[in-house]
Amino acid sequence: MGKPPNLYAFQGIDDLAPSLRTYVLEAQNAAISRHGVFRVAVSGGSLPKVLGQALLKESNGEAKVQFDKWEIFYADERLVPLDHEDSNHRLVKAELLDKIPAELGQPKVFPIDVKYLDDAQELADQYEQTLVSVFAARDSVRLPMFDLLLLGCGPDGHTCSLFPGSPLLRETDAWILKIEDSPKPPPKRITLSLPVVTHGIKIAFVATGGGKKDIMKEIFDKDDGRELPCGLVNAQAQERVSWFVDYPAIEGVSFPARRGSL
Ligand SMILES: O=C(O)[C@H](O)[C@@H](O)[C@H](O)[C@H](O)COP(=O)(O)O
Repeated sequence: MGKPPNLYAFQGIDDLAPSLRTYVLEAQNAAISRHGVFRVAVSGGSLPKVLGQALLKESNGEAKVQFDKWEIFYADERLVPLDHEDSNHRLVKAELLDKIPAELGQPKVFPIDVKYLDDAQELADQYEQTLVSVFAARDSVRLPMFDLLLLGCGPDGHTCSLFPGSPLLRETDAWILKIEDSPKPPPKRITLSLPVVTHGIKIAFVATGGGKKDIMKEIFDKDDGRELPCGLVNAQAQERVSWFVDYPAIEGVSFPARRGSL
């Protein structure tokens, strides 16, 4: 039995962001010293904005964000053009990429190939090929290992585009999966599979606001919550998972949270 996930709680985003920064920088520095790059998967939702707040501030003497060593992938993406309002890439670009000061360098970003917007399976296969080309050949690596995954948690307990009760949660082989009937619009998406998510070196969730408290109770305090996508990530990746939440999101949660800065 490993250790349980880490639950870090803060008064609000302004307190959460500096600790998220510290955490991301530790993951970055470890990855760069291990293999010279920092491979990150990011989700949409409110996460890109929080990330922007965490990473774009001036560094005063502490470790630097070395964006030129970052490779950014999408934990999930909607089958829409890259400038569409539903595009996670558009969101990450607007909240983070377009705002990176030149002296921090530019990350290498891997958006979906919009040539395949009409064919979700083909798009999923193509994105998997992109991962294969970066993470080494499919037959030599069973699963790609991200240095860090930065994820959100939906009010139903979904993460990436892995929704509660979905048969996709049983996938053991594919790295990237298609969804054509997502319960949350837009219906067509691609997503990392659960084994890829839980294979990550570090996995962080950011969940804020009182709208998350019921699902947080399910995930952390109830047996049934272990079957929810976020609960499965907790159960399978254990202490490699860290949650960054605000107090309203964990109101009434019994699972012990560490309050204040990291
Ligand atoms: O594609 C989606 O359905 C959303 O991007 C989703 O996965 C999001 O990450 C969560 O619903 C958390 O959303 P918030 O971070 O906005 O709470």
